[in-house]
Amino acid sequence: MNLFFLMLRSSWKASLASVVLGGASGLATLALITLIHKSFSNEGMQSTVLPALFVAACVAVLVLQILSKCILTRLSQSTAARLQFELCNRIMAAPLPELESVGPHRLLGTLQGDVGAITGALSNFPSVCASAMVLVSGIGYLANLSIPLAFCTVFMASIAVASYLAGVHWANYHLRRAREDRDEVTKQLQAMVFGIKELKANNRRCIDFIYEVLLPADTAMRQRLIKGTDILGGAHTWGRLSLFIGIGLLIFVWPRMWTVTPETLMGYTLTIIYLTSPLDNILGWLPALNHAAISLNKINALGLMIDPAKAPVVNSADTGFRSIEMRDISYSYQSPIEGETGFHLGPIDMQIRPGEALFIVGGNGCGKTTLAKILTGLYPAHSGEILVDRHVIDNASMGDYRQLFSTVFVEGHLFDRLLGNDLNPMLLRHWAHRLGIEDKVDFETGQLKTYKLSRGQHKRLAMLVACMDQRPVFVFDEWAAEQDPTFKEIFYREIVPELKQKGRAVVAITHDDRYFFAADRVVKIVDGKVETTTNERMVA
Ligand SMILES: Nc1ncnc2c1ncn2[C@@H]1O[C@H](COP(=O)(O)OP(=O)(O)OP(=O)(O)O)[C@@H](O)[C@H]1O
Repeated sequence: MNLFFLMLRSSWKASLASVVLGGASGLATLALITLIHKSFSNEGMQSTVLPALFVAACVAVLVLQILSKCILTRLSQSTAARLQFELCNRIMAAPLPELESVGPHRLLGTLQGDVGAITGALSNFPSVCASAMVLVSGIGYLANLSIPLAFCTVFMASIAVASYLAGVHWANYHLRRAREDRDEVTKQLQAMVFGIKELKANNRRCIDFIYEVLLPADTAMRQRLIKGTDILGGAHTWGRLSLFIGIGLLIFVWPRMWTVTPETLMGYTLTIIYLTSPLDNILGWLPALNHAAISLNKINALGLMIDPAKAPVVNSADTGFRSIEMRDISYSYQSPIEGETGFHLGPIDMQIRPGEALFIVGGNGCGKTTLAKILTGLYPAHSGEILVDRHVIDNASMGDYRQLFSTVFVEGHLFDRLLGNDLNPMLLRHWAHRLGIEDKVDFETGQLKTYKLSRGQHKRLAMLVACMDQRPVFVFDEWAAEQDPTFKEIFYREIVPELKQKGRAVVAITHDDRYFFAADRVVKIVDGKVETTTNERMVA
């Protein structure tokens, strides 16, 4: 993906219009320079047409440049918006294990920093385009005055630009590494925000974190940034200075070696001085373009390339099922430590039917949550198959399959409004009352008061959202763990039976052995394998 291709794809018509208008404004600027130059001659001084033409050229430059900039500003902003939107879509459609391995700090760094860098470069693109047009038409005018002089100027400018670009290339090395370091800084800043309680509670830990973790990461990044920016600054200054060296050579050396009329020399000097400003603008923009290119590479390097056909679509797969069967399911994590084998789950065989409650139990780290993620289609099983009503779920049907589930995971996120279903105030009132959180819900708008919630209230709101989804299968990951005894009772004795009675299946990961009576079956996992499956109804 290339920055300019990105813009063209956003709207080739707007791109073309802005280039045409920019070109026209460049020609009008050229006319201005020509008129100024002519006004120095005897004829020019007496002419009455020249001032009128000058005013017309000024108006033309004004109108054309404003139009061109307006179009390009809209174009650059819509390109940036499109990039952000596409990136969000890619993130939402990427497989969960891939996103988890990228990590939230890198995703946030990309969404905030990289998209910002690209937007910054694109928003200056309009003025750079206009500068480029002025530059091209200026060179045309120089050629019109004297071809050898124009050739010599372009040659000197090329040497200046080439040496500038060599500096940019050198700076790039450090800037790219600084961008890598920024991921680490973002990760540590995130750790600080989420771990603020733990840091506040222990001064020594707080100091260690700042001086041994955060500062070294930040300093490493800044040192690279400073180096890269210094090199860029030096290259930029050299680029500007070389122009003046060129003007000096022109004024002092050229007339001594070749014949040139003072009028041509004056026109030349005037034009070159005029062209320093657009050239400076372009040279000054190149570092931003450079940052943007590094950011674009970073976005591509995330590797979240997915088939757009797999992007989330609205579907109606939540109509029900007769059985969900997991056959010989297994899943392996890669160990973060090289050479070590990661956790392995499976082979697992399990069946779920409507109207039944299945409890999954087992010690910490035995694989319960992993199993729930495979069951709900968030993790693709590495082997085995999932069947719904005896039909195998493949990649194409996985998106629909996921719509069968309402889930509440341990670290689940709450959006501040109900999304994904039509507002049903009666149902909303029913569940808010059932869960004792009427004061946390706006029944008219579906807004949820998600701020300043206790952990237990957070879970109850999450349960409310799941219940509003009204999917055929409910999956609760240790939902009751943070509830008070009264609500534990309500959950196991009232909510689970109510859901069952409505024909929903309930899969609950739990450690509450006092309430196993609420389950139809209890599956015990030990070290990634099913140890026992008890039919609780039969036991009772
Ligand atoms: N993304 C991951 N990469 C590597 N290993 C992982 C990853 N996620 C979990 N694990 C490992 O897989 C094992 C099972 O984790 P899982 O979260 O499924 O356990 P659990 O039974 O739900 O535990 P708990 O009761 O503590 O919530 C653990 O040993 C864990 O360290």
